[in-house]
Amino acid sequence: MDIFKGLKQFFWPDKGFLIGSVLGLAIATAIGLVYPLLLRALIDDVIKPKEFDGIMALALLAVALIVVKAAFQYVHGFCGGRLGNRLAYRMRNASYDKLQKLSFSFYDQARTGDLMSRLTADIEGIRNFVGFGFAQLLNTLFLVLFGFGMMFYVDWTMGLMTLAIIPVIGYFAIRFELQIHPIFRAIRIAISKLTISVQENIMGVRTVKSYDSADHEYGKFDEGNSQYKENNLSIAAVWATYFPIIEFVASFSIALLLLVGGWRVIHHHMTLGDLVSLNGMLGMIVAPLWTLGFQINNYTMSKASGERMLELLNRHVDVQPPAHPVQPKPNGTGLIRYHDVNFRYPNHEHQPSALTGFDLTAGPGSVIGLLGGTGSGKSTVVQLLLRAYDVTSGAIALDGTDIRQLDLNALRSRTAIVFQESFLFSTTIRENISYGCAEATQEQIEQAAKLADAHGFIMELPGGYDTIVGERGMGLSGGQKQRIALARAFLIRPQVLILDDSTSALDMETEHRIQLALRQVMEGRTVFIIAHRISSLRHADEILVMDKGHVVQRGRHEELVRLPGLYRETYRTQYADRPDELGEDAAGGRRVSG
Ligand SMILES: Nc1ncnc2c1ncn2[C@@H]1O[C@H](COP(=O)(O)OP(=O)(O)OP(=O)(O)O)[C@@H](O)[C@H]1O
Repeated sequence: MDIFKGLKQFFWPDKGFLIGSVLGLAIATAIGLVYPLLLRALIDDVIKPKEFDGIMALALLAVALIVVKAAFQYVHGFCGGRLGNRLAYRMRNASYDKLQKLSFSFYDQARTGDLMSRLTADIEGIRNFVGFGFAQLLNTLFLVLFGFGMMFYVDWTMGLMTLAIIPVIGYFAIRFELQIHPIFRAIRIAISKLTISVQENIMGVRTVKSYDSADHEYGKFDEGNSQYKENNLSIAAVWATYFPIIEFVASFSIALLLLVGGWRVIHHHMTLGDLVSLNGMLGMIVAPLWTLGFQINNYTMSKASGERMLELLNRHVDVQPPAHPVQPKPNGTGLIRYHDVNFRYPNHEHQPSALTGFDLTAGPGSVIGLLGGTGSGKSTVVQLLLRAYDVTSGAIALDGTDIRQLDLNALRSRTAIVFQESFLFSTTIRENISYGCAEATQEQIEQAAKLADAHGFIMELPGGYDTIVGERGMGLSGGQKQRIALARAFLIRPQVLILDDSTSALDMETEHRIQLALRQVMEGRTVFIIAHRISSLRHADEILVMDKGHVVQRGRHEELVRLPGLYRETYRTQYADRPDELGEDAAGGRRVSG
């Protein structure tokens, strides 16, 4: 029940529909139970005394009851439908909202397929139960309560006798629920595994095919599929055991009723009408008891789904927005200061620090270059600036205010980041460029594309700016995708632009043209360039050379290239086939232009 308490916020705002649905069904059920009484009246008061005038009145009463019952059934259906759908709508929105708020550390571990199955299959399970399953379970309860009430009213001895079946059926129903719940949970997990496997196979189809790993992938899928099948077989086995037991108990009670009831009619302890009506009532009670197993299934399934949804919805958000957010200073210059920043990734405490004692002051208009081997901590520096993660110790300040105190959206809206692996949405190139700036005009979009050296190739595409690019920009080269992502960032003209290895797929000439444009777009603003190639950041105002989370060298290209150290080694490696600008430079060697 705790699970449904946790989900209350999603269905309680529609408590009117909940009450309507439950009441509608309860009244319709109660009316249904009046039919056997009509039958009793027909036999005992009309047929036996041969007073046939009463037939018409009884028939009219039956019609009236049918109409009223149908009206209440409509109320139940209408309210239940509204309730379930509105609940599902709220839950989808809340989960999606949560997904936006969850920090990067969640996504470091999350699996797309699993999240997809929570947002679809699990919500659907809850919708079905809260909308209809719950009312039907209550309906069974009402039928048992009202039904036995009426049976006692007709003949209490018979009522008492048939009541004995309830604990027996209840016992088996509870045992059934205990056995089936863990299997349903396992089924949900198996579905999620299957979805993950399909999704990863589709996303990574190129890798799968190029490594000829189709058989391996098939094996993985088959494993999940077998698990799913086994779980379903277990469910079938549990059903197969309990269904006949419940049916036997229910049928046995009818046989008992006929035996004892028949004897009582013969000995004039009750009328024939009583027996017929009792038989009708028992049939009405037993029918839903037969489906009790199915209803309990429904309940346990939605409970398992609710558990998984609450797990997502209650997930702790590592990076919390400040309780009293401060807006960035409107007259701030955009000065960024890292002060003795240390950082270790959450849930990776066993790993060495990703960043140690990092200091940096980046004034507006400056271009900061971050160079270093893979895993040296370059991306971590900029991720911390966006508050993708919070620093472990030390502080980062924007215009003198600690970024942990700043309004998170305002902080992030001042920043744009372009990654090496550019993500393009499955829509037109125009919408991809104007993502984050929906009100941009065609002229502005084209201007941004020109600055990113993308306009030329876009115009050569059959649909121009209206060309739809696939989910991951299929059909475009890596360099073309990077240029669209750059145009997207240029269009926003952020206060801080971060290029995280985002020109790696471009040839040096194109990269140089974009760098010139960058100076123009980002005049008076701050740019971080993360790169492995010296050509990408040789013009930076300050270059930080990183190694294992430490800054091992810093300065301008001209200074660093003359000092012994990692920068010079990298330079030598990258420009091995060309005369360099090291010591030989002064001795008349040629300068290398980037
Ligand atoms: N999400 C993460 N969770 C745990 N550890 C991480 C995560 N991202 C990076 N790391 C670790 O932190 C260290 C620094 O990584 P970072 O991505 O900052 O390096 P980088 O210099 O940008 O590397 P590259 O040039 O390969 O992109 C590495 O040891 C890396 O394994």
